[in-house]
Amino acid sequence: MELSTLLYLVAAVYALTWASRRFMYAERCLEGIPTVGGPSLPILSWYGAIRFLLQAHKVLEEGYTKYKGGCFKVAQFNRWFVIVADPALNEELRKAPEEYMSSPAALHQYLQGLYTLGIDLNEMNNYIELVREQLLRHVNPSPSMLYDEMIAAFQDIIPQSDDWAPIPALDASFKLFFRVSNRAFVGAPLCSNPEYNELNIEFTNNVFKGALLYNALPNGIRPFISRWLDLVGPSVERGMRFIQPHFEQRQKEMEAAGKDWVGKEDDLLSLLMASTQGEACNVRNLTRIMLIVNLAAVHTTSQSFTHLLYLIATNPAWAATLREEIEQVIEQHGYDKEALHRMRRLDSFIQESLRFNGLGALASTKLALQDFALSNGTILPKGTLVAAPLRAMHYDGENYADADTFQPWRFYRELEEFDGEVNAQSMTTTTPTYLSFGHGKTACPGRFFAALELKMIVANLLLNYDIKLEGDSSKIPPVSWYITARVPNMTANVLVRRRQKA
Ligand code: HEM
Repeated sequence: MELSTLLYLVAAVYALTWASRRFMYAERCLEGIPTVGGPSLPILSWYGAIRFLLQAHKVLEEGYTKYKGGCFKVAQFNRWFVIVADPALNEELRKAPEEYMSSPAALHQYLQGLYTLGIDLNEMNNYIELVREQLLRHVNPSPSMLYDEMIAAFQDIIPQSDDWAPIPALDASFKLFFRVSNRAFVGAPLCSNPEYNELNIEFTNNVFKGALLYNALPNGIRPFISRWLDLVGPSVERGMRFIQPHFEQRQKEMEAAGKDWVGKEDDLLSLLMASTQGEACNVRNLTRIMLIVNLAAVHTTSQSFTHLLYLIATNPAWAATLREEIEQVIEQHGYDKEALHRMRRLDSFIQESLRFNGLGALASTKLALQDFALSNGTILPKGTLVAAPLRAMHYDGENYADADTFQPWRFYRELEEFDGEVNAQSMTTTTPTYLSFGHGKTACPGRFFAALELKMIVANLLLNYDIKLEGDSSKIPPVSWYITARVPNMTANVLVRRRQKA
C-alpha cells in the first residue's frame, strides 16, 4: 500500500470516529428536549418528519401548547429542529455572538445556497452584509419617486372600469409589487419589463425547488447531482443580459462624475455599484444579488398585500375608516413620508394583518456554529437548527388579547400617545412577541421599504377603487400551508371598479 493511500485511510477512520462521537454527543444533548409530532426513536422519528412536512403548523401549535416557556424539538429526516417557545430564551439566542448562533448560516443551509445559488457561506455572509447595509441605510426612496411607477402599474394591472371586474388577487399583487419594488432596485424601464418579471419568478421557483431537493439528499451525493443539475445558473445568465446595459450605463456615469455621482441614490443597483469595488463589482455578482433581493422582497410584500386585499374586500366599514384617515392626512399634510407615517389607522391595519396573517409559522431561524447553553440548562449542540414559533406566539392570548380575532385597530391605541415624532412606533418596530419581520440585529432589513410600499399601495387602492369579493362574500378565501410557509389563496379573484364617490 502506498504511503498516501495509508494516510487517506487513517484520516478517513479518524474523521468517521470524530463525526460519530460528535453525532452521539449532539444526540445526547438533544435527548432531554421533548419531541413533538412523533416518536424520538431512530427511523421511527421519520413519522414525525413526514407529519412536519404535511402539517408543520399543527405540530408547532401542539408543541407550543405543551411546552410554552421552554423548548421542544421536531424531527426532520436527517436532524432535529429545536423550537424555542419562550420570548426570554429567544432573547438569549438573539444576543448570542454571531460565531455561536448564525442566521446567514441557517439561511444558507435552508436554501442549500452552495447548490441553488452557487455561493458558499462566506459569499452569502458578504452578500447579506452588503444588501443589509444598503437596504437599512440608503434604499430610502421618497413616495414621489415611486408614485408615478405605482400609478402606471395600477393603470396597467387593474381594469379602469366603472363596472365590477375580476382580478386574480395574488397574481395582480405580485405584478404590482414587482414593478414598484424594481423601480427602487433597477429603475425604469427595466422594472416594468414582463420578461424580467418572469425571469425573477423562474429564479425564485428554482431556488425553492432546489432547496427542497438538495435538503432531501444525503450530504455526500449533493455535489455529484449539482454537476448535472444546475437549477439557477441559466437564470443568472439570462439575468445578466438584462442587467448588462444598465450596468454599463451607470459605470459611464460613475466614471464621469467620480465620488459625487448623484445618480447613485437612484436605485439599489447604482448604490451597490458605488459601494462595491474591484472584482466584486461585476455584472454576474450584481445580477445574482438583484435576483436574490427580488426573491426576498416581492413574494413577501405581494403575499402580505394579498391578505390585505381579501380583508378589505370583506368589510366595507374598515375601508371607509381607512379612506377617511388617508384623505384627512393628505389634505392636512400633503403626500410625503411623514404624511404616510401619520396614517396611524392604516399602520395598525397592516401591522395587525402581518400579526394575524404572518407569512410563516417560524421566525428568527439560527444555526448553532458552536455549542450554546440556554439559561434553563438546555444545551444546543453545534449544528442544531433553532427557531421561534412566530404563529403560535402571535396567537397566544397572553401576548395579544383575543389573539385569534382580527382587530384592525389593535395597534392604534398604543400609538395614540404618538407625539408627532416621525420615528414613533409602527409596524416596523419588532419585539420578542411581534415577529413578522424577525427581531433584533437579524430582523428583516427591507421592512422600512416594505412598509412604505404597502402603505402607498393600500392608500392608492382605497382612494381610487372599490373592492369586494365575488358573490359579495364576507369569507376570506382559504389559505394554504407549504411546510412552514402560509400562503394566501392563490386562485381567488377580487372584484374591482373605479371608486364610486357618494
Ligand atoms: C411584508 C414584507 C416582508 C416580510 C414579512 C419580511 C419578513 C422577513 C423575515 C421574517 C426575515 C427573517 C428575519 C429573522 O428571522 O431574523 C427577513 C429577512 C430578510 N428580508 Fe424581509 N420581509 C419583507 C420584505 C422584504 C423586502 C421588501 C426586502 C428587500 C427590499 C427584504 C429583504 C430581506 C433580506 C435581505 C433578509 C435577510 C436578512 C438576513 O438574513 O440578515 N424583505 N424578512
